Amino acid sequence: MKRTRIKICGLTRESDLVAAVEAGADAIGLVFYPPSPRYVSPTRAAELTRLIPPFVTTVGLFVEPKAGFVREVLTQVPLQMLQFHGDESAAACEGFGLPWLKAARMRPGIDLVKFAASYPSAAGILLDAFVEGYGGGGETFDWNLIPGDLGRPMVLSGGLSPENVCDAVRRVRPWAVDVSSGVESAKGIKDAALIAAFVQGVRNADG
Ligand SMILES: O=C(O)c1ccccc1NCC(=O)[C@H](O)[C@H](O)COP(=O)(O)O
Repeated sequence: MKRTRIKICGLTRESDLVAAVEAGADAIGLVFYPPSPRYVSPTRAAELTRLIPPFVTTVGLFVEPKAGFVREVLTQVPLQMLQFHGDESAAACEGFGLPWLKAARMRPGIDLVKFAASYPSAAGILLDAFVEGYGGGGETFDWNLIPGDLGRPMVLSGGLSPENVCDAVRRVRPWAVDVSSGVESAKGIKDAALIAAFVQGVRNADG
């Protein structure tokens, strides 16, 4: 039985972090994109990461950052993985000494195999709906756009929720799922019951 990995993204509060860890999240996402309502400063992120236990991966999300900003964050926050959510080149994502995910913003016409091939050093490809403001929009995309094999671990995101995640995992069989809006009561404010229900939905699909 495969255990689909779970990332909860866009945490801003200690209580939400504890809820995600207790529910069984494998990874926590912190948003370092200042226009986002889920943005956390490096100082705040450093406080939050003190609550993350061993074997839960801390992922830092960036959108077309200046390299100096990523380095500044890394001096303060013990990130274990980076996630690039804009139109960064592969070269811009490399060189920080950490594995990284590249987000593909899914819309009709995208050639995902070609997209993945242009990021050969990405540890995985994260599929998200194409939305204004880059991500975290709670929008699903057409899962039929996903080809059979990307040759890389694939992370499914975009509008996942406790209601649809079981069906999504059964249909797409991703390596991992990533959620933000679907476990929130307001942007950046997570709901412990929704997080627990989301994790249970994934486990139901895993069988
Ligand atoms: O969360 C944000 O505000 C955000 C801003 C800019 C780029 C990406 C952002 N979030 C990405 C995610 O939280 C997830 O990786 C993914 O997009 C799922 O979001 P959702 O559809 O809200 O579950």
